[in-house]
Formats: sequence, structure tokens, C-alpha cells
Amino acid sequence: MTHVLETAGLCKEFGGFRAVSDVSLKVREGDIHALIGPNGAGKTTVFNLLTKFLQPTSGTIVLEGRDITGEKPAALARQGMVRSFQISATFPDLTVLENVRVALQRRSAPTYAFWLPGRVLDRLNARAMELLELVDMQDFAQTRAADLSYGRKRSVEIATTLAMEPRVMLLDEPTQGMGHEDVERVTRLIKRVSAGRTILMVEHNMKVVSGICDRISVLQRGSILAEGSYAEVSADPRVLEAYMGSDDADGDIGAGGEP
Ligand SMILES: Nc1ncnc2c1ncn2[C@@H]1O[C@H](COP(=O)(O)OP(=O)(O)OP(=O)(O)O)[C@@H](O)[C@H]1O
Repeated sequence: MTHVLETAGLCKEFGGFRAVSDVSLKVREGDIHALIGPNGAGKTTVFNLLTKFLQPTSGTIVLEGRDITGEKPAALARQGMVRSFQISATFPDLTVLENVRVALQRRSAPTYAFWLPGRVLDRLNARAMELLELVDMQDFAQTRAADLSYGRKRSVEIATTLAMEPRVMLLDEPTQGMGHEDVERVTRLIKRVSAGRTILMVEHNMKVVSGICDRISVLQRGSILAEGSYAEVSADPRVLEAYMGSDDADGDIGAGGEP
């Protein structure tokens, strides 16, 4: 089994406080891998380390065999790892199609071009429509991004992330703040766009995790407590104990969470 993303002994200290401690994470190629854990466990910090928003105190991060520990965030996208929802914010006054086209343009011509030949624009529009179809947003192509519901905005963000052609996609709480219908729609969407790529996501909603994730790493107090399938980690007494007394209502792994 090939590991597309691997950390070894990853640590992050803030002042004297160790938020992430000796995390060795192995993400298998093609998996949807979830990072879960009670509030304050260190999920966001690990995510920020992986995407280079934070520099580790010690440890290494290897992407597809290359050590990326010292890389800048922007360099990662060129190397095939893209984080959604942070760098791919939508432009509210542009239409959905224009938003995806801008993302495609950024990928194909990083230097700003004022004018594009018609045939280039046609090609970008055709590809943008393909991506919108992939996320079920083709009927909203001419809608202003600002006029979309929250869940549909996130679908557009997934399309703009896909425009970067990521082999590894990092999703930071993709269903956070969504109603039941949007959660189901975005969950289906993540499953669909996972074809041919690897996804690592921080997710609190256990229905989403149990429904689509192949492998789960459970963090507690900065360290990996357990790893495995949902069935394995949800049956692990240490995991149940870690969630016990946590105010992480959605993440109450002990409350079941079958798809
Ligand atoms: N910049 C910082 N400075 C100091 N402490 C920090 C900083 N960022 C995070 N921490 C601390 O590190 C620990 C882990 O935080 P982190 O946000 O990574 O947890 P989390 O698992 O993502 O939590 P949540 O589920 O609540 O988002 C917490 O105790 C937090 O207070």
C-alpha cells in the first residue's frame, strides 16, 4: 500500500504548550481519511502543519516521497496538494461559472492576463462547466456566488479546488454549520470527487465519517490515540473514553453514527 502523505514525529509547541506531540500519520493513496478527536485534540493544528500554515517544532512531512517540511503553502498546490475552503474562497460578485473559470485561469496562467483569446476562454468555459456538472451545480452557472445558499457555496468551493487538479485534497470540516440536506449533498459530493484522488479531512460529524471514510485517525491531547476503520475505532474503549465527557455533541462517537 502506497502512502501518499506521511508525517514522522510531528510536534508543534506554542510557548511551552505541546499542541501536537509525535504524530506519525500515514495516509494511503486513494483513501478518504478522517482526522477526528474531541475539542482541543490538535486536529486543526495538524491540518495547519500539513498545509504549511504553521511550521512544525520538529518532525517531517513527506508528500508522494518528497520532503515538504520546509515548503511554503503556495508551493504545495503546484505539487498536487490543495486545501479547500481556505485558499479557494469564492468571489461573491462573480457568477458561479466565472468563479470556476478564474480558478482554472490561475492554474493555467498564474501571471495575471487582462485579455484572453476567445478560443482560450471557450476552452476554460467548457472545463468550468464540466467541473460544475461534477458538483451538481451546472444549473447555477449564471448565478452570482453571493446569492447561493451556504451548502451550494461550498460546492462551488469544491469545484474551484478541483480546478487545481489536486491529487491530495484537504478538507477542513466540510459540513460544518450545514443543515441535514446540505450535509448529505456535500457528503455525496466528497465521495464522488474522491475518485482518483486522496482526501484527508477534519470532520466532527460521525455520520459523514462512518458513511464515506476508509480510514480514521483519532487524536487526543495532541497524539494519535487510535487508527483504523470506523468500525474499529468506534469499538475501541480508549476512543469511547476520550469522547466521554467531551462537549463535542456531534462528535459523540459513542452515540452511534451508522450511515
Ligand atoms: N496559536 C496557538 N497558540 C497557543 N495555543 C494554541 C494555538 N493554536 C492551538 N492551540 C492550542 O492547541 C490545542 C489544540 O488546538 P486545535 O485547535 O488544534 O484543536 P482541535 O482538535 O482542532 O479542536 P476543535 O475541535 O475545538 O477545533 C488546544 O489546547 C489549543 O488551545
